[in-house]
Amino acid sequence: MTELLTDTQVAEALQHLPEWRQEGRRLSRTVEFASFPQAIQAVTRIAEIAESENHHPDMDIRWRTVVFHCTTHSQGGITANDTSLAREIDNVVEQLTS
Ligand SMILES: C[C@H](O)[C@H](O)[C@H]1CNC2=NC(N)=NC(=O)C2=N1
Repeated sequence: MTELLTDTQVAEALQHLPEWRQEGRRLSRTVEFASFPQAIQAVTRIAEIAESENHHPDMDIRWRTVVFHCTTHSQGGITANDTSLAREIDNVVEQLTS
């Protein structure tokens, strides 16, 4: 089972994830997409990745703004699975918005 990261490890990971912030027991990123369909496309792509890895972000959709939260529910906090998922979310966002 993946272990919880220490606060120091989370801080170190965040140096390589500049769009992300720590919100208590989760990593969070807010993205404003160009349109509602683009936001849904991102969510769909991320859902496919999450399914294949069996690790799922919480995704809060408000029109074209999506807030992504990564936490490991079974551990009650942030693990390496969350920093890895955050990186993959960044890749999807980058592909769709650049
Ligand atoms: C049985 C299955 O492995 C678990 O329910 C998985 C599914 N996706 C998950 N996603 C996240 N973010 N945390 C979990 O603990 C988790 N557990």
